[in-house]
Amino acid sequence: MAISRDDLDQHGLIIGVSPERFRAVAMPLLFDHLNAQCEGTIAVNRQARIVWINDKYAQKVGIADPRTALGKEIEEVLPASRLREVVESGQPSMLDLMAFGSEHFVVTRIPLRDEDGTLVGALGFVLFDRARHLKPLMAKYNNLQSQLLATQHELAKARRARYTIAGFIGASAAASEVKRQARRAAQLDATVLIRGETGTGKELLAQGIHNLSPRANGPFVAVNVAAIPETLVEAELFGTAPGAFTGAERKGRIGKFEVANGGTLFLDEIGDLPLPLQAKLLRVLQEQEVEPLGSNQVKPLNVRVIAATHIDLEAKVAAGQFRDDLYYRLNVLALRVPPLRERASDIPALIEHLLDDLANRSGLAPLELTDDALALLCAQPWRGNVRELRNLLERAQLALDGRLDGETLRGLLVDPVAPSEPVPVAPVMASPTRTLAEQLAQVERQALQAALTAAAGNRQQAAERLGISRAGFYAKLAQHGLGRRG
Ligand SMILES: Nc1ncnc2c1ncn2[C@@H]1O[C@H](COP(=O)(O)OP(=O)(O)OP(=O)(O)O)[C@@H](O)[C@H]1O
Repeated sequence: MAISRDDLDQHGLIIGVSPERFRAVAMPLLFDHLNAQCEGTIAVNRQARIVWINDKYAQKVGIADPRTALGKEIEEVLPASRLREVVESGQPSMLDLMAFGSEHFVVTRIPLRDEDGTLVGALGFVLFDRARHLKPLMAKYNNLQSQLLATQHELAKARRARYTIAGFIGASAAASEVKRQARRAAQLDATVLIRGETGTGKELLAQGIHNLSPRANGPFVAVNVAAIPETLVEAELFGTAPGAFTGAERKGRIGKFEVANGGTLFLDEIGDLPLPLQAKLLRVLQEQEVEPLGSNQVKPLNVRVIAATHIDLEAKVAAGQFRDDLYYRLNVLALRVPPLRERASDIPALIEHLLDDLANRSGLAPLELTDDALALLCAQPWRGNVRELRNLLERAQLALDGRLDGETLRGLLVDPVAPSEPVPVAPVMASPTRTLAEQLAQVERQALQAALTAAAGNRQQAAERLGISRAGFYAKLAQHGLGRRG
C-alpha cells in the first residue's frame, strides 16, 4: 500500500487519505530512511535484550556477526546505552550523547509500541558518529568536559585544607600550648570554639585540626558569617529547595553544610549569626540533619563544626544577643589563640617563614632584612597580628629591591614603636605531660629568640648575652629551625 497519484491534488498535496493510511505508509518509509541514513540502528525488546542490530552498527562497535549480539542485554554490547530507560518509561530520548570507548555518538531513542499501543521495545539510532560529522562540535564538547573536570578538581583541591598544625609557626609557650590543644581537638570529633583577635591564625588552626582529624579526606569549607548579608545567611548555610524561590534561586542551592558533608565546616565570626538562625544552627548541630529553606524534607548530615570569634561571646550571651544553649553547644572544646604581642619571641621565626612563603608565591627572591629592621619589626604591637605582619612584608617585598632596612621600614609602618626594652618572653609553664627534653628545648629556643630580640637582631651580641660562642649560637639557631636571616 502506497500513496498513489490519485491521492494528490494539482499542488501535490495529499488529499482524501485517512490519517491511519498515511501513518501506515509513512512509518516504514521513515524507518527505512533513518536506517539508511543513520550510522547505526538497534532494537531491543521489553526486557531490553537486543532483537535486531544492523550491519553498520555492529561494525561500528566491533561485532563481526550481528547475529551474535541477538538476545544479549543491551548494556553487554553498549555499556552506556539508555534504551532500557526508554523501554521502562515509554518516553523517547530525542537527542543524547552516548559514550562508546573513547568516542561519543549522537543518538536518538524511541519506544516501540504494537497496534494496541502496548510497549514492546525500543529503537535506537546513531544519528552521527563523532568522527565524521561532528568533529568541531565534539571537540568543543570534549574541551568543555575536560574544563569541567579540571574545575571540579580545582574545587575539590580548594576545599582541602592547606594548613597543618605544624604550619602554625611559633615555639613560645603560648603557641606551643595552643598547638597542643589543637592536636587534642583533632583526636576528638566534638565542636570546637576558637577564640582570638583578628589575624592570629584561627582559620589556620581550624584547617590544621581538620587535616589531623579522621575527616582529613573530606572537605574543609570555610564561611565567614560576618561577610554575608543577613538576609542570605540562612540560604548560604542551609541551602534552598528547588522551586522555593524565583529567579536565580529557582533551581535551589546547596548549602555550605551539605557541601561540607563528611568533613568540617569552619564558621568564622560566629558571633555575627542572626538570633533566629542561632536556633536553626543549634538544631542542625544536635540532630545532624539539615532542612533547606522552603523544603519540608530533612537531609541527614555528618559535619563537624569549628566556630571562631574575635568578640566577647560571653558578653553577647549576657546581653541576650547570643543564645546560651548554642554557646554551650559550640564551646565543647575551647581554644584561645594568643595575640602576637603575647608571643613576641615568635616574631623572628614568623618573619622568616612569611618571607619564604611570600617569595615562593611571588617567584621573587626572599626579602633580606637588616638587623635594625628585624629589631624594629619585633618591637611593634601588631594589633592586626600575623595578618598585619604578613601584609607589611608583602608590601615591602613588592616595593623594594630585595632588601629592607630600618629606615625604610619606619616609612612603611603607620606609627612605629622604637625597639628599646627587650620584648618580654612569656614564661614556660612546667608541664607534667611533656618530657624534660621537650621542655628544655623550648626554654632554649625562647632564650635564643629573646637574646636576638634584645640585641636588635645582632647575632654576635645575642651570642655574647647568652655567654656562648658565635658559632655555637648559629648552630643552635639552625637546630631550632631559626636559620639565617638579615
Ligand atoms: N602562627 C602562624 N604561622 C604562620 N602563619 C600564620 C600564623 N598565624 C597566622 N598566620 C597567617 O596569617 C594570616 C591570617 O591568619 P588566619 O586567617 O588564620 O587568621 P584569623 O585569626 O582566622 O583571622 P580573622 O579573625 O580575621 O578571620 C594567614 O595568611 C595565615 O596563614
